[in-house]
Amino acid sequence: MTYTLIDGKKVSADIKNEISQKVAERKAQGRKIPHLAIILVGDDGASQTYVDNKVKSCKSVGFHYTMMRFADTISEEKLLKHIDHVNNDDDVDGFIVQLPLPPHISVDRVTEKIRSDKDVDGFTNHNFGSIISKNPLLMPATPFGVMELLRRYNIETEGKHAVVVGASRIAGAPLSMMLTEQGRATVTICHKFTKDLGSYTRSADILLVAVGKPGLITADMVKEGAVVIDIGTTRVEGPQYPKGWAIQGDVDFKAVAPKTSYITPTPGGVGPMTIASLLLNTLRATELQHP
Ligand SMILES: Nc1nc(=O)c2c([nH]1)NC[C@@H]1CN(c3ccc(C(=O)N[C@@H](CCC(=O)O)C(=O)O)cc3)C=[N+]21
Repeated sequence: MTYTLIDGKKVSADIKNEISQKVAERKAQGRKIPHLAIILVGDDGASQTYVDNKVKSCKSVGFHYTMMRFADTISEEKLLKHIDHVNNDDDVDGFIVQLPLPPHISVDRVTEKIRSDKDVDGFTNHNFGSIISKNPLLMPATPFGVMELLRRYNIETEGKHAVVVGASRIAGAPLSMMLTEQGRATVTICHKFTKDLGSYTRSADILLVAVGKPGLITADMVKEGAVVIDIGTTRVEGPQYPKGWAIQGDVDFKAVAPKTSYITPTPGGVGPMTIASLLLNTLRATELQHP
């Protein structure tokens, strides 16, 4: 079967163009330019590359941005105080705290400290819950990007069986809710306690995988003609890669792609869409706070 490659890089470039135009309009009208702040704790190599990509994207659409860097020895109390400061800084429209955090800091306490109307990652309980409201506030960036890919490729979800592998609160869990609420799909959620994963994935019309285990999804686990969305991003190191490392998804792309109707590559699929969604959320946060 011939399949269509879902080009997240291209779609995210289109979205960035749309955002640039809106920023130019706001500028011409003398309205506030969106300002994103990024809080980075420690010096994890992968986090550094993701954050660099986010900064580059801010520059390319004309947003203001601030990088806030802390040593991984910072206490939770100090970090929470800092978040409160950013919450109250009227010039910052949205901000994110890059994950992972050092083990002595509670991700839950940090996330809940973020003002929900500045939570452009869409990680707070408020924004998680608002997915099922008529008027969501800020949607979790990665699943929002996935839904946008499905929409822009006219992939029908209504009444389809969507199988989501992975139930994390930043990807799998909110994505399942969006597929149900906005996509009108019949959704099955699989996770690390699921027995015989293949028996579920093989019945998927749309298979969405957000685990972080390269090679998890093999060709025998995919139905002929299925749509496959690979959300996993794992940094694999090795001397065979030009940079010393490479980003890998959860799907064995080479073997799986010929069985699909549509599939996302990694890199170049969902990753760039996460960043596009972050920018869209920052623009929305600005429109809400400084109309
Ligand atoms: N608070 C927080 N928010 C996040 O959104 C967040 C986070 N923490 N921690 C880590 C994960 C991971 N993540 C990615 C974003 C972009 C790419 C991306 O742009 N990937 C490119 C390739 C990147 C490259 O090659 O360097 C691609 O897939 O084509 C990947 C992964 C956001 N995350």
